[in-house]
Amino acid sequence: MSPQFGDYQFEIYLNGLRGVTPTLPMDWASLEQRAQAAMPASVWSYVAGGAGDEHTQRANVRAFERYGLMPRMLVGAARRDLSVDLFGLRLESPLFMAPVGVIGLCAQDGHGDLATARAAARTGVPMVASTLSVDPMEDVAAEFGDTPGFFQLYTPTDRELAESLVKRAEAAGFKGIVVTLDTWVTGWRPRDLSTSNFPQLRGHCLANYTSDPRFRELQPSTDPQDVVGTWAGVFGNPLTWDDLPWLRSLTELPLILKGLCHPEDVRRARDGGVDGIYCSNHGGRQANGGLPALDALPGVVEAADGLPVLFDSGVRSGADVVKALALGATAVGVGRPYAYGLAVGGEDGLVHVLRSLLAEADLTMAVDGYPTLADLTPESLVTVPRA
Ligand SMILES: Cc1cc2nc3c(=O)[nH]c(=O)nc-3n(C[C@H](O)[C@H](O)[C@H](O)COP(=O)(O)O)c2cc1C
Ligand SMILES: CC(C)CC(=O)C(=O)O
Repeated sequence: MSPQFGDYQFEIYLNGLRGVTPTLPMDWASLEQRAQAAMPASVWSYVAGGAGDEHTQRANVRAFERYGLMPRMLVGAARRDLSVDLFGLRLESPLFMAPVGVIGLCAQDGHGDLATARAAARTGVPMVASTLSVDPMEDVAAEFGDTPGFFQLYTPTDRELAESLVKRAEAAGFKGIVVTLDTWVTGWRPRDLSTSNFPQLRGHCLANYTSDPRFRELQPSTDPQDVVGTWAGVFGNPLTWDDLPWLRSLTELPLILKGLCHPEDVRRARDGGVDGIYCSNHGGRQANGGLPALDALPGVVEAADGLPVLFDSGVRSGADVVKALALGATAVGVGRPYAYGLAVGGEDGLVHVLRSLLAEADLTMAVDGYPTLADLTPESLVTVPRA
């Protein structure tokens, strides 16, 4: 039986009785506002922004409003169990931290990758560590404690470099490899273009490359001036289905493909021997075609045919987590929410955001009468007209 995450509510009220009121934000709007104030303008616009007119980014969030959880009474939901089995790992909850390159820069000391890993250790919420980090993956993994971590691969064009990164992730103790497919080139991001700071930011997050022997052999420039051009040549590989057998051959660890939304792609991935499907539209940062990731989820779950489905994009509350689970996600990720928590309150701020999401998810399941994840099904949801 997993911990009762909702108890965080009592902790906060008990503190209140002792005269200690929360200094960290309790709702999304305040979190966003305070993150903006806490972050350097360049980092804020990079993290908060998305592709095009950000329609997809907004649609991701609003998609959750179209679903309501049907309350059930007298089911005895006094204790809830949010634990989940993922790739043979027993997790206390289905929440995870999606890979965020530049998470390092969201912390005041510039070492946000390490703070995030420590928050994972404290909460049991796994981190998917991005290829793009300020600190090398070995240092990040060393902070995970007993919480499993996953490594996200931006597949470089050089196969030996890709192999080296994956072998290092295995040696460092990561429990799975998440290959991101939707960002071999960056989308059209007006906020980044307006501030044109993207190359500089990215230039700070190359530790996994610069610490790699194969990368040093290749000797590409890491000068921020060159990083945009270098990305195309070295970092971003426009993979095709023909590359899937090679990707599969890279590791015995669970292999998860990130960015799948079309059921046909899911079926091909499944046939290609992957272990998990990661349904995501990159939080609306890449394509701006307008499809909320949540609307792709039911088709992905059906096509996955029993393979675990990870989901992210637009999750802003514990109730959103519950809705994604009801639509069939095995595990649910957040990106910007934890980046903002880190910016506002460092490691403690990040832990607060995770605990708040978990508490709200747990209490939603309590109040609405769904004591276990198995009780949450598409039938638990009704579609509601837009507010
Ligand atoms: C600042 C930022 C950097 C990101 N970097 C990566 C990355 O390095 N690799 C990756 O696969 N996804 C990356 N993503 C996408 C996230 O993994 C995730 O798909 C997205 O943030 C989920 O949407 P949300 O922010 O609405 O929760 C990034 C997202 C943000 C906000
Ligand atoms: C494009 C990468 C540099 C990082 C990323 O995935 C993102 O900014 O969304």
